[in-house]
Amino acid sequence: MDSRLNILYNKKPCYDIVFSTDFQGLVSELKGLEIENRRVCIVTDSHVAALYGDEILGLLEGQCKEKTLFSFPVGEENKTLETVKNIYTFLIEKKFDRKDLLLALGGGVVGDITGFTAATYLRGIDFVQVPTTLLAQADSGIGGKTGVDFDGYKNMVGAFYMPRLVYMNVSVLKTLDERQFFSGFAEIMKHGLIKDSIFYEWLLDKMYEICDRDVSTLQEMVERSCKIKKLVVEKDPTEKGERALLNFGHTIGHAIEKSKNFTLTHGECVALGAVAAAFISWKHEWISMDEYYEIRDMFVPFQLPISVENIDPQEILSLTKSDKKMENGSIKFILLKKIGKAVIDRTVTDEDILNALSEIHYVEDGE
Ligand SMILES: NC(=O)c1ccc[n+]([C@@H]2O[C@H](COP(=O)([O-])OP(=O)(O)OC[C@H]3O[C@@H](n4cnc5c(N)ncnc54)[C@H](O)[C@@H]3O)[C@@H](O)[C@H]2O)c1
Ligand SMILES: O=C(O)C(=O)C[C@@H](O)[C@H](O)[C@H](O)COP(=O)(O)O
Ligand SMILES: [Zn+2]
Repeated sequence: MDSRLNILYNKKPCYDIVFSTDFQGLVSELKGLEIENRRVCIVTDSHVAALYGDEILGLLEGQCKEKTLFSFPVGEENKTLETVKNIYTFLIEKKFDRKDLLLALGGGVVGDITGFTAATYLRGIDFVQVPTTLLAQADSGIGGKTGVDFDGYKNMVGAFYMPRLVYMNVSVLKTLDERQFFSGFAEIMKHGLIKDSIFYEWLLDKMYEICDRDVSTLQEMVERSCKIKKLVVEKDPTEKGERALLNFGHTIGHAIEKSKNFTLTHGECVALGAVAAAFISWKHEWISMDEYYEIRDMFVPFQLPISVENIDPQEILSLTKSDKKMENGSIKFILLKKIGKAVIDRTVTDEDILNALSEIHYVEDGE
């Protein structure tokens, strides 16, 4: 059954998130945005375009002023200003004006790029998120963080810019390959770990249904994950404080993502970063050794890595200092006070980070 959540911005209703198991309701939701008077450009990647592009174009037939689709080559390496520039050029050719609308159809890469394009084209046009990966449905599709990577540094250029609607069809998760499916699970685990121990326990409990991609379990999981993120982003939409908790696992995660040249997925790097952050939390004597190992081992059945080969710890350490969480020369590190409660900590030392990196660094015998 379809359900919805509304996200507040500055305490006022801002946009709805619709949870569904098909695309049937999408057009009537878009009608609420008066698409009959607007051009709509679907922005997507080459892979999602082939899977769902025609279906969404078909649904828009006769419903809007003009429909069009822009697709860019799949992959994090294309989350760049160059891709944004290509979209601007396309929109100018198609004479898109301020009243027109972008529709992001795809994973987090598509959503982040489309949102940033929408925030900046003509100083801001409306956009809608139609997230199609588990990661994008459970995390990136909501909250209005948009942006691109710059010189391999993650999300260095961006804007907080809210979508007008988020429409999630959980059935599309069936076509994700195993690697991309489980990648999204890292952010879901993150939400349980930082804010909701009951959700964390539920995830442990539902392991088999989740791995089987049972649609109603997936819908419940995505909804619960969004509810956790909703509470955080409503309180602090532009990350002045508490929103930084959503960065649990990301300081080291982003550094690994860059150093591995995007050969690991974002979710895989977040899992590695989360293990490292949980390790430091144990060393701070905030969580117990048993809890640390339980957290670490929980990633395994979801096919997420808990160790990584061939990293240069000094390089990772230095990259952690180029991420966006530096403030007055110290890193705002997100640690666990306990399972279900994260805090911002400014006392993490280089030695703590290097020790955590040796915990997750898999070194072949004889290396
Ligand atoms: N804005 C935020 O709040 C936020 C939050 C988390 C992550 N992110 C960003 O999101 C990105 C990662 O997103 P992602 O993991 O979705 O990666 P992605 O967008 O690259 O998608 C992963 C792969 O799945 C394919 N795909 C998408 N939907 C599919 C479907 N239904 N069936 C089959 N294949 C499908 C894509 O074509 C791609 O090959 C990173 O850039 C990360 O920094 C942003
Ligand atoms: O929505 C947020 O806030 C998050 O931090 C969600 C993260 O999963 C996401 O990867 C985010 O882009 C990381 O934050 P950043 O500011 O370092 O880009
Ligand atoms: Zn993330």
